Amino acid sequence: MTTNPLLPLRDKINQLDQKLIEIIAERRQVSSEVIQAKIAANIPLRDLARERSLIKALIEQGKQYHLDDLLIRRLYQIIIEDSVLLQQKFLQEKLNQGALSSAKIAFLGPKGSYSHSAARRYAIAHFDQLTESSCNTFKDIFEKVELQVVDYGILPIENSSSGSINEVYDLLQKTNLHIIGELSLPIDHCVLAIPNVKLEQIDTIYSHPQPFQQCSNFLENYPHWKIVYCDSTSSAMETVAKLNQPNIAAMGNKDGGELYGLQVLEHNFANQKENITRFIVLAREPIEVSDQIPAKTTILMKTGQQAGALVDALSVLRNHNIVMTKLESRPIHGTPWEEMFYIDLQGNIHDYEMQIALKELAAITLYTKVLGCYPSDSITAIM
Ligand SMILES: O=C(O)C(=O)C[C@]1(C(=O)O)C=C[C@@H](O)C=C1
Repeated sequence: MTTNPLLPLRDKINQLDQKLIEIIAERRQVSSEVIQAKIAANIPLRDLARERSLIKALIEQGKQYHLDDLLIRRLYQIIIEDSVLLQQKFLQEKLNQGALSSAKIAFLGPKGSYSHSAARRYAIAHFDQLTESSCNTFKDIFEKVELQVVDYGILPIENSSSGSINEVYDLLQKTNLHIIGELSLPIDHCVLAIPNVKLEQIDTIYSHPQPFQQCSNFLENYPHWKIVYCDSTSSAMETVAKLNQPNIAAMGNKDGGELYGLQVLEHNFANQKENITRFIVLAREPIEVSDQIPAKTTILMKTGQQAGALVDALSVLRNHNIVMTKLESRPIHGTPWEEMFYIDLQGNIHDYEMQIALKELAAITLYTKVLGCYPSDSITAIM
């Protein structure tokens, strides 16, 4: 028997990787000490100048070892993003004493859907334990939170290729729930099949209409594939696993595929290279957001039908230097031709300018309601 010549080298790599993990954990520990110091001295969490100089120095240092600039940038973007999220968690926990350490979260299921991944990802960043509750419809998610069956609901609100999810916007019109968080999830559609199958064997593909729409260019390469529509990507994966046939595949996500014992045959083929879905998190009570972190405030507003009513409302925001990151309009049920506007604003609800702007908006609109103030998810800035 010849010994594998790779083994001693792999041992070496294992040891180095172990050290790397220890160092990453140690860095996180120091980051949590930094936030304690920042809380004590009331210093903003984010320091972009420090991040830039840190990365610049590391790139310089990397040159000595012939390390590529891009590698260092990408690596430190991930490390600093994690550090910022960790510090944010500390701040928010301190401010919202009594926040849950374990949470029940409702999402559009069955398990393995993108919403399920989003719920898991949100829980990892905010709670020690997660109880999962899968729902058949968006309405069920709202109801489960309202009826105290679960603590939180997570819902997709917009996708970078297919746009706003109108049903969720319409449900927000009628609820007393509050938006307490947001989360953007890169969507990487995969072709998944039972083990030991090759792409050439596939002649039928199951999925939700959305992925088919988002991956139409890729599908043009397989005109002979029969397309079967399902309620969700996870129900498609569940069905394909049950059918257990080598010619049938599902389009879904990698994590979901693992859950149903499916393997990835192809991935990263959506029409838009960056395919991202933004989710919102709903709860019965609003949260306090620290003024040391970037926040977003979402409002719901109904203007009169007079000419320039929306322009007047938006002027209020401009006059107070408040940046609008999204404006969406939806019809109001029961009152034809009237519109409800949803506006995402950069800033904390407690900011002085925000408070004044909200008062002015309330005075000139027919209806203004704050849907929530929550930590902004966009934390990658350094490059
Ligand atoms: O140096 C700080 O102020 C930190 O909080 C640490 C750290 C980092 O992880 O390096 C994190 C966030 C800041 O934006 C800058 C740097």
